[in-house]
Amino acid sequence: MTANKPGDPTTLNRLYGRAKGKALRTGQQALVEELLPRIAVPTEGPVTAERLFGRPCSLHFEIGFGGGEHMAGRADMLPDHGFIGCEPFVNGVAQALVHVSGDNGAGAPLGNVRIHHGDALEVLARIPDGALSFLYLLHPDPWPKARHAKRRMMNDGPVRMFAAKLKPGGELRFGTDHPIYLRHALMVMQRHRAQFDWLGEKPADFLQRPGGWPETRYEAKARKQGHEVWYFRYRRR
Ligand SMILES: C[S@@+](CC[C@H](N)C(=O)[O-])C[C@H]1O[C@@H](n2cnc3c(N)ncnc32)[C@H](O)[C@@H]1O
Repeated sequence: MTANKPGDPTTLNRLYGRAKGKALRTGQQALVEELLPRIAVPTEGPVTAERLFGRPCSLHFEIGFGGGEHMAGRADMLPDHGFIGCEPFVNGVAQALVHVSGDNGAGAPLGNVRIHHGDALEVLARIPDGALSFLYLLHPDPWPKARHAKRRMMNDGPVRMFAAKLKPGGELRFGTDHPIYLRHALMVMQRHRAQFDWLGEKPADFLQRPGGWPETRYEAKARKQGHEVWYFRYRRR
């Protein structure tokens, strides 16, 4: 991996103000060295279910999985589906590998997860159009200052790519507890209403975590701090 290329984990971590993070524990270091190469998304070429899982299957894609709780929870719920998660922060990748390996004491290893240690948009660009069944953007970095708004993942460029990669009927799930991000995201999604329908049945549905949506670490942290958390499901038209 070449440092300082846009999109590589070193550059992303520096950009996001995360220096090196905490040193990895021995077990985590071993997982990064041994398990990650076996389940890493190929760094070049198309990213398809057949190439990653050896068979056609429903594909899920998670942007910035943090510690991987949601990704592992969903993969455990849907063992026949394939999960791709991307995260530039190595401590997060290491925590996710603990879940994937089954070393968290919760059960057997998950064979249906592939991980990219780096930029999600780089991998997303290599997924064929219309190939994704689900795309998750959960508690993205808020970039609350107006001058940093362009760095937010919820922006016209990425959302156009989300629309292209999701199949008709596929689902975009977005969660945040950040009021500035919420306002920004709703305005962006409003501009893309020709591609997405909000799946809320009642006006207040965005206040409750829908079923089949495991809690993420940031969500738990937000609730502990007394924040409201908002949940959105959008169906690709
Ligand atoms: C606020 S944390 C939320 C983590 C997790 N989704 C959760 O809810 O606990 C945002 C995460 O997005 C990751 N991230 C930021 N930019 C990214 C990118 N371009 N591709 C993939 N992940 C990214 C960060 O490293 C960070 O772990």
